[in-house]
Amino acid sequence: MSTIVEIESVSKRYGAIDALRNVSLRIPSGVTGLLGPNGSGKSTLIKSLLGLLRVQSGQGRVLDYRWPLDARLIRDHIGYLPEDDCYVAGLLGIESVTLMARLSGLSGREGLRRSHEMMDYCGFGEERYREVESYSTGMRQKLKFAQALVHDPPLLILDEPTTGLDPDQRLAMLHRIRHLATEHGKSVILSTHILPDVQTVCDHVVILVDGTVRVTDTLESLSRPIEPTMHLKTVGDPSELIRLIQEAGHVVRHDAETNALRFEGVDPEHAGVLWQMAASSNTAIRSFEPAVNSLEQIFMDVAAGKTLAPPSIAQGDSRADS
Ligand SMILES: Nc1ncnc2c1ncn2[C@@H]1O[C@H](COP(=O)(O)OP(=O)(O)OP(=O)(O)O)[C@@H](O)[C@H]1O
Repeated sequence: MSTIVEIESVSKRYGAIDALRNVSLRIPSGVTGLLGPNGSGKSTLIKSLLGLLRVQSGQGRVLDYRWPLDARLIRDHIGYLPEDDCYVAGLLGIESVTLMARLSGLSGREGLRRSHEMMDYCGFGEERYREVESYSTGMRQKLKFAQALVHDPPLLILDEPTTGLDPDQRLAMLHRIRHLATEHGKSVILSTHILPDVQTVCDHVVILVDGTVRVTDTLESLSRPIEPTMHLKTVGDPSELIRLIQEAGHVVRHDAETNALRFEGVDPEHAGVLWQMAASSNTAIRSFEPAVNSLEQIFMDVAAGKTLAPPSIAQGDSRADS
């Protein structure tokens, strides 16, 4: 797996505010979710990578270029979807995308062809011939996406691309992001507050807190419990089963609200012991599956300065021990 961003010791101050504090970071190819609470430095990091902000210290590489020295070349190879609206008033949708194509160096003919192609890809029909001021929030998001893609860059940096989209449009946008990564080999840095979006499309996660990188890992490895742990639901009262499990020396935690059990230190291959206990205690099992850490819990723990927590039983887990 190749590296698309590798930066070292990056600091950015706005007056007295330290927005990035000695950040060192490696981002591999694929889709990476950039997360962090408000004010944690995500936009500052993105604008710094694009060379739109001058950092006080730090160096590295973005794609195959020296950063920040080759900022202009780097920008040529990135499609950027900013968080804020980004259009020239008075232009039609198609003119707006074509303008970005021309600014990216495409010829008039090729720029127009690519613009139509990208507007088709983003689901625009005849609305492409309307003035952009008349566009809904969803159409403006799609317009920004088409503008970011028009010069066929290998790396997309998307700042809150699903904000303001209805559920159908949001799914379509996430599908496009995943499709571009898997079918067209694009890498994507997706900055968002919508954690389910990250869970849907990302391979990797970076969490910034207070200008420092607190987590950088694959989503798969973050979601995996540290110890083998199974998540179990029963039909009816599980107390007899809990007693047997505890008698056998296993740790089991019961969430009374969801009637779910967390059966620790046991992986799916050793499920036989559980089925025997369920039979002995006359308990019917509704579901039995590996527990996973929820990204939401990880995010909240990291933002609160905690070390990563053990896996939760379920959303709304009361963590009441039996
Ligand atoms: N132009 C600026 N002048 C002064 N301070 C700024 C400026 N831009 C950002 N900051 C400060 O830098 C810190 C990081 O801001 P940044 O916008 O990078 O965070 P963010 O993670 O993108 O936040 P959000 O999730 O709210 O968009 C914050 O304390 C913010 O107030």
